[in-house]
Amino acid sequence: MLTVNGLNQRYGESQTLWDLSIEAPKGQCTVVMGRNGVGKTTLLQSIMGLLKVDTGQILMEGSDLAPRRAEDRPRAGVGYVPQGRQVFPRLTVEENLEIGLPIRPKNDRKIPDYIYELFPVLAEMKRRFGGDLSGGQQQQLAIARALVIDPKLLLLDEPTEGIQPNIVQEIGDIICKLNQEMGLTVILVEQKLPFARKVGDRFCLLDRGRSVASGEMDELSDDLIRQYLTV
Ligand SMILES: Nc1ncnc2c1ncn2[C@@H]1O[C@H](COP(=O)(O)OP(=O)(O)OP(=O)(O)O)[C@@H](O)[C@H]1O
Repeated sequence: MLTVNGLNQRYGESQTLWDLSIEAPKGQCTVVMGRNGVGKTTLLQSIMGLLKVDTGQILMEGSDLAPRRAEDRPRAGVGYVPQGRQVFPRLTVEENLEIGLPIRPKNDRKIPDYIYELFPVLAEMKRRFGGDLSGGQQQQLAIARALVIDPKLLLLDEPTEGIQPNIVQEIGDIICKLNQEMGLTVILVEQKLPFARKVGDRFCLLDRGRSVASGEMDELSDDLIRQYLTV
């Protein structure tokens, strides 16, 4: 579904991604892992066109997104749940969800029913301001908002960060459902190993802006964990 080839990115003089390649096979959940500051968020923002890349390809079903504008990503079927959620605090839950409607076909510009079925709490809180929701509810809203465009590929940046354990479990179940039952391809940035193991089919480990190991989740060995994840 998505193949990133030889990506190089820098902030001014400081190079962050080095010849980085990753593969997200269709219908699978690929978990991007690595210690703080290795470039996970930079990678997702580069895929989304929010950061300029120097060289490299971002192939979505064979078509290169790298030279295209950020606005083209949703139309290409890429949904994004940014780190820190970025819910609009002074818009209601419903208004937050409506932001994606212009991407939907002209004759179907409504929030799909299944979204409120997946997140019943958002149906209950439709008219509340985004800023009044708890962290876990805001995270659910951020995921729901990304789903409004009917993405083929969903990128999630640390959706469990700062969220209480029962909601973490709920979010894990929803990601599994979207991926395994509904066939959505997922790229998940995640630091929590048990969560990564629960939802992921594959892993990709980053270290100082480079991809250092990847494979099936059950190939993520204790050695790799010690070398690239344990702090
Ligand atoms: N806007 C920026 N300007 C300059 N350097 C930046 C900027 N954003 C990130 N960096 C640097 O780029 C490197 C990668 O950061 P990035 O946020 O992508 O890492 P990360 O793996 O997502 O970390 P974390 O797990 O803490 O979110 C870090 O050294 C960081 O300091």
